[in-house]
Amino acid sequence: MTKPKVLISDKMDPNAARIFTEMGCDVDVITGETPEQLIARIGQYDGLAIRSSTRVTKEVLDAATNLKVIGRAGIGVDNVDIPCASGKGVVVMNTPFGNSITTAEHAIALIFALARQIPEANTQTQAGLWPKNGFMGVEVTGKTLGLIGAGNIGSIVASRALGLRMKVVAFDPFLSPERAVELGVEKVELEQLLERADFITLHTPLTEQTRNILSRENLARTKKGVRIVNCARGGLVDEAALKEALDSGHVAGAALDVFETEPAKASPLFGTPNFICTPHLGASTTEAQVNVALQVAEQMADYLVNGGVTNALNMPSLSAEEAPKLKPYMALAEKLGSLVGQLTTGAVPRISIHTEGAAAELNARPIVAAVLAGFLRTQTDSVNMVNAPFLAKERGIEVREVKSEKEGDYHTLVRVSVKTADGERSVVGTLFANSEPRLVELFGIKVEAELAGHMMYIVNEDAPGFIGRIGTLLGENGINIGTFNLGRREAGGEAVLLLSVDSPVAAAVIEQARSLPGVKRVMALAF
Ligand SMILES: NC(=O)C1=CN([C@@H]2O[C@H](COP(=O)(O)OP(=O)(O)OC[C@H]3O[C@@H](n4cnc5c(N)ncnc54)[C@H](O)[C@@H]3O)[C@@H](O)[C@H]2O)C=CC1
Ligand SMILES: O=C(O)C(=O)COP(=O)(O)O
Repeated sequence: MTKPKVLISDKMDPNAARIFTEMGCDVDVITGETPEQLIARIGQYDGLAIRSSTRVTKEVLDAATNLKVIGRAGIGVDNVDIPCASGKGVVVMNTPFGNSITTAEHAIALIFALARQIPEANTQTQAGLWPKNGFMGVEVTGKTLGLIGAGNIGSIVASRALGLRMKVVAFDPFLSPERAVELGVEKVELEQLLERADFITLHTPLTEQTRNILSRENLARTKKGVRIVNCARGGLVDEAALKEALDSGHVAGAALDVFETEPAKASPLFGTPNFICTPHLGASTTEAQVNVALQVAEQMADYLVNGGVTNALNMPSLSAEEAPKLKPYMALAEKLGSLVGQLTTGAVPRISIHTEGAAAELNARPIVAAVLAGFLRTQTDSVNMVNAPFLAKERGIEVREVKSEKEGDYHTLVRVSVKTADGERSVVGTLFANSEPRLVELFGIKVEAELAGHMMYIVNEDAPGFIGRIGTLLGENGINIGTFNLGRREAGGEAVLLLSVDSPVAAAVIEQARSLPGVKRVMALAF
């Protein structure tokens, strides 16, 4: 097997390259390239490891014909076109916790830097001015910290701020009252936060809802003398309005680690009194960089080498605990999806995936994604578990998921039903010995078969002599039969025959089989 090839395109701790190599990948470290250079190079790689500098645009993804995974050594993935990556079946992963303590500490550092004007005092002192009277600071003890976004980083900032004896109020629509109590923060609306906070710190991703959350209007609603810290993303604060608020003195100080346009080599804010900035250093500590480098390389290599999925943003995760249980189900689901896809012609407005018994106790998302991938692969080659749900949606297929935990004839079952112009048709499978996928029902007829390799599907009238005739026909054409599985609705009624054969069945042989007496339908299948 050729080794997967990975490109590290942003500055990353050397542990990342070491882990890739140890886990069986070839790795190139080429940083600081232009978008054009990346586009020219990316076609040869299976994996791309990045931080925030590499922009993974549609143009990059169009050129990335071998790419299977993008790994972000960090949290924010706003530099990756995720919908486009999903459409192309590329998994996008991040490392959601590795740099959160470090970033929270940077926010706290900036709070103190603002409270005591440390950067400017340092500059003037080193310039020989000894400005002892020019820098009257404020204490943080007893002050109110307004937290916008109380996720991983926001929560750590809250815990540190509480340790500093600050009062913490938090605005986060997704923060439950119970979690707020656990964190020791007061959950408030944005308006209250703006009115009450002495310091405001931002810890949300940049989304349509959070863009410009500290807009001109919202800045005007803040308490006079407020100090603002942004270690999350540029674009959360209106930079022009912030400049005016600093100039007017309404905002007493502001510290930005992130800017609307990065690298920020020029800004109207530069040189403004009481304005502090750092060049997107939130995650830049030795500890955080080792954490994220190790983690991203382990996750990416695990996916490229073993198929394990951790921290993917566009695919259900498979934990180490779930993976062994789910893997045979995903194989079964993919085979059932493929079978129903191969046997169905015409539009399918709906696919329902029904799990029963033991299957119903599992995480259904990977099972559903595998059914859809198997089904859609009969229509297009460029489908996998990442893009299958998106492709299904694009094709107007409604996907339904049903669980019933009670057991029927089998201790575990997956039923895939498709709605077609001719009505609803189902195929049903189970796992033998908890690991071997088996079909147990096909369009209402009980038939047990392994779905593997080349197969023939024949529907005929149940009558004596048929099996001999089909065996003779295949024998005469040099086709060896591996397994032979029969089922019928009732004696003398419609019968189904599923054969596994050792070689592909030529179209001419399919035609001959169709002309045998009593035959209603013949198809070659492949799994
Ligand atoms: N400066 C730097 O170097 C770094 C910046 N970051 C950035 O920090 C941000 C936060 O990271 P985490 O805490 O790990 O993310 P997270 O996902 O754990 O937390 C984000 C929080 O924002 C909340 N939120 C979402 N929409 C909101 C809205 N409209 N109003 C208020 N709250 C809202 C969410 O409910 C969530 O609790 C990310 O944007 C990330 O990119 C992360 C690491 C380093
Ligand atoms: O993890 C994040 O979201 C960050 O913003 C860190 O960015 P960086 O990896 O330092 O370029």
